[in-house]
This record gives sequence, C-alpha cells and structure tokens, in this order.
Amino acid sequence: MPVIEVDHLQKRYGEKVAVDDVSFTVEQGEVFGVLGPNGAGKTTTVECVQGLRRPDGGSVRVFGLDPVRDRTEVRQRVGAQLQESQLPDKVRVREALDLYRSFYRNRADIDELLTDLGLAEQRNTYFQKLSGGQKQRLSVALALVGRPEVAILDELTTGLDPQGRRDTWDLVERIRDRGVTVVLVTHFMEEAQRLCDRIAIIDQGRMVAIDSPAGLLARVGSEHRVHFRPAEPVEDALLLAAPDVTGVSRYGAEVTVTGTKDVLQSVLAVLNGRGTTYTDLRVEQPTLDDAFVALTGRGGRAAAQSPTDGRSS
Ligand SMILES: Nc1ncnc2c1ncn2[C@@H]1O[C@H](COP(=O)(O)OP(=O)(O)OP(=O)(O)O)[C@@H](O)[C@H]1O
Repeated sequence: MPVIEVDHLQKRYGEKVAVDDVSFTVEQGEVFGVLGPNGAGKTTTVECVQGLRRPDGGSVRVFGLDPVRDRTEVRQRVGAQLQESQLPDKVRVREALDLYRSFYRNRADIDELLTDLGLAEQRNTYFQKLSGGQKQRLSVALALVGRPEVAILDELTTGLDPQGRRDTWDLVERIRDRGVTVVLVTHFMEEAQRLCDRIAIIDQGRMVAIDSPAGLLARVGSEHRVHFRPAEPVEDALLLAAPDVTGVSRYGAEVTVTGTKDVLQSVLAVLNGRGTTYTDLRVEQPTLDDAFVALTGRGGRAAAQSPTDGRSS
C-alpha cells in the first residue's frame, strides 16, 4: 500500500483555487518531489497531507489514515520542518530538540542527530545566533526527532549558499538511506533532478506530470546539443548528413548541432574526418528545465530561481 495517497485533491482560499484536482501516491522509501513555481500550490498540497488544512474536495490518506481526523496518529509518524518563526530566539538548539522530542513516542537519539546534521558544536547555541544554514539543519533535525516514517521537507535549500545546498542534498540522501520516505517540496529543478526518485510537477494548482526525472526528460524528447568553434568553415550539409544529427545553427563563429544521444560522436567523426580542428567544444544534455518548459509552456526560470530568492508563502 502506498504511504501517501492524494486523490483528486482540491483546496480553495476564498475564491482562489490553490489546488485543483491533484492526484498522486508516494511509495514507501522513495524521495518524492513536488516541483513547481511560486504559488503553484505545492505547500498547500503538503499541508493537506500533514492534516494542517482540510481539503475542499477529493481525499488524502497517509498510512491509510485521514490526516485531519487522525491528526494525532499521523503527526507521530510524519515529520515536518518547522517554519523559522515557530521557534523563540532564546531557545538553545539542544533545548528545542529535547522539547520536540518529548511530543513523540518514538524518540531519536539527540546526540546522534546533532552529529548527523553537523550541529554538534551548536548544541548550546541560541536559535537566534545560528546561521541560515544551521537554522535550516535544525528545522530538519526537528522533523526527524520523532523517528518519522515520512519526512516532509519544504523549500529546504531556499536561502542557502551553494555549499549549504550541496550539504543539505547529502543530508536528504542520508535520511533516505535510513529508510525514511521523503517528500521534497522545491522549485529548484537541479535539486529535484539530483534527489528525487519521482517528481510531480504542479503548475497553477494543477498536476502537469508525474514521473521519474529520466521519464520526464524522455517525454519531452531528448535533444542533445553540441557547440563548437571550428578553425575553418564546415558546411551544414556535411553535418546534417551525419547520423543522429537533426539540426545545425550558428551564432557568430559558434556552431550548434542538435541531435539524439550519440550526436557528439557524429560531430567528432565529421570534424576528424576532414581534419578540422575546433575550440570551445561543449555538450548540453536535456535538463528538467527543458522538460518543465515543454510540459508547462512556461519559462523554466520561473521554477528555477537563484537559491537566494525569497519565497512568498
Ligand atoms: N492562507 C492563504 N490564504 C489565501 N491564499 C493563499 C494562502 N496560502 C496560499 N495562498 C495562495 O494559494 C496559492 C498556492 O499557494 P502555495 O503556498 O500552496 O504555493 P506554493 O507552490 O507552495 O508556492 P511557493 O513556492 O511560493 O511557496 C497561491 O496563489 C497563494 O497566494
């Protein structure tokens, strides 16, 4: 049985339809991504899963339970990150963990958790003195302190620097390795592609696609691009005649050849065959950005903001 079942979920705020007919299931042990731009309805969806919001239509089941009606039981088994504003400035890291741990019947070893999350040295630090990354890690620690079977991590890396993001990704992998099912809410394509077994793409409250990262890429066609600057002119016809090549375009001295997976070998065979040297050779593979654009008809940048951008909810 799936751990989470969301079936034709609808949620409105007044006139505003935030979630419109969203359905998906999350299997035990997977990292499941909920991906979409700001305001897509991601947070509302996972708040319904946590029992924090009552659906206006459809149903949500977590371990077969109704998260609103059976909230006490579901909260014991689902760990969610706290919003920063929910902790007082003058609480120390260890005190916060002790307090939250007391709410659960299955209790994690706090020293182990602090070490795992790289917070051992901050155990006696006041919350207000923590860096952004440390606060983020503490919120993850608080999500894990009740040894949950499912961890819901929402906008985990927003506001972190590149190293902080990478450390947090390693952390998600370690959480998964412990057997915890992870629901990862994000608007970063790279994060979803790197971490998730399956991804639901939500846009304007609606489910656009659900698949593995590779499956999403395959759906939108996998056009690879090879860019290079030849030392002497190369005729388009020669490149177009090579296997796997579907198109040639030029920008100044740079030639871009598009094609299927083996297009690089074809281009190199043409260039080497006529003894043409080249510089600045690079290959672009399709990314989830391309898939997002193709599936939603919107710019991928809408969903792939810089890590320092704020969030609106
Ligand atoms: N409490 C609320 N009252 C009214 N409207 C809300 C409320 N919470 C969210 N909304 C609106 O519902 C829509 C979905 O919001 P939600 O926070 O679920 O999206 P999101 O995909 O998580 O976005 P973000 O990435 O910005 O967090 C948005 O248009 C948002 O403005």
